[in-house]
Amino acid sequence: MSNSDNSFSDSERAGLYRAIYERRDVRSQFLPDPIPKPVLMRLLKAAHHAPSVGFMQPWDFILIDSLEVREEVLASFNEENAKAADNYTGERQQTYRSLKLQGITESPMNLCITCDRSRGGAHVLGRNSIVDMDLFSTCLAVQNLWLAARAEGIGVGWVSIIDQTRLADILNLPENVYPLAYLCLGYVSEFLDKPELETKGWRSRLPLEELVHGNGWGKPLIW
Ligand SMILES: Cc1cc2c(cc1C)N(C[C@H](O)[C@H](O)[C@H](O)COP(=O)(O)O)c1[nH]c(=O)[nH]c(=O)c1N2
Repeated sequence: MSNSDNSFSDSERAGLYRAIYERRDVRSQFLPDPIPKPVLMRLLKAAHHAPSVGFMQPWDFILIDSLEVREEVLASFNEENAKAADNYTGERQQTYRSLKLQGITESPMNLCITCDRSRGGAHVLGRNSIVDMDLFSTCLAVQNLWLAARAEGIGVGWVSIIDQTRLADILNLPENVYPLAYLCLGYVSEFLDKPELETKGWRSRLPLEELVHGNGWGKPLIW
C-alpha cells in the first residue's frame, strides 16, 4: 500500500523548512530540565527512520545522563581542545579560546550515536565499493534527530573535539562499534538566529551561487 497524498500541505512544508533553517548547534543555551521519555523516544524514532545503505541501520543510541560519565568525556574534550587551540596564533587563537564548543555537563542528556560496522554481515547491499557508506548512513540518523529535536524545542550540540579511542573506552563499546556522534541534548533558553561561529566572526555562510556547478567542476550553470 502506498501513501496516495504525494505532496505536503503548505503548512506542513513550511514546518519542515522551518526546522531546517532554524536548527542550530547549541552549546551555551541549555536548560537543566529533563527531556520526558516520550519526547526522547520520538527523537530516537526519527533518527531510526533515516535512510541507510542496504537498509543496514548501523546505529545504536547510547543515552548518557550520568554526571560521572559526562565528566570523563568533558576531560577528553578539555585535553583535545587545548591541542586544537595550538593550531592558531595571535588574535585567531584568542577568538578560538573564547568560543564555547560543548555543553556536555550543562545539558541534561548526552547521546552517543554509534555505527556498528559489522551489522548486516560481510556483504551489505550498496556497500561493496564504498565501505564508509555505513558511516554516512549514521550521519543521516544524526541529522534526522537534530531536525526533529528543533521541532520539539530541544537543542542539540555535536561535540567532535574528543579522542575517539578514549570515548569508546569510556562507553565500553565493542570493537566493531564506532562512536560516530557525541551529542548534547536539552531544552534551551533560545535558539540563536544564526550559527554562533558566524556571529562570533569565525566563519560566514558561503554564497550558494558559488557552490552550484553545471556538468563539471567550475562550469557555469545555465538555467
Ligand atoms: C560533524 C560535526 C561536528 C561538529 C559540529 C557540526 C558537525 C556537523 N559542530 C557544530 C558546527 O560548528 C555548526 O554546525 C556550524 O557552525 C553551523 O552552525 P549551526 O549548526 O547552523 O548552528 C560543532 N560545534 C562545536 O561547538 N563543537 C564541536 O566539536 C562541533 N563539532
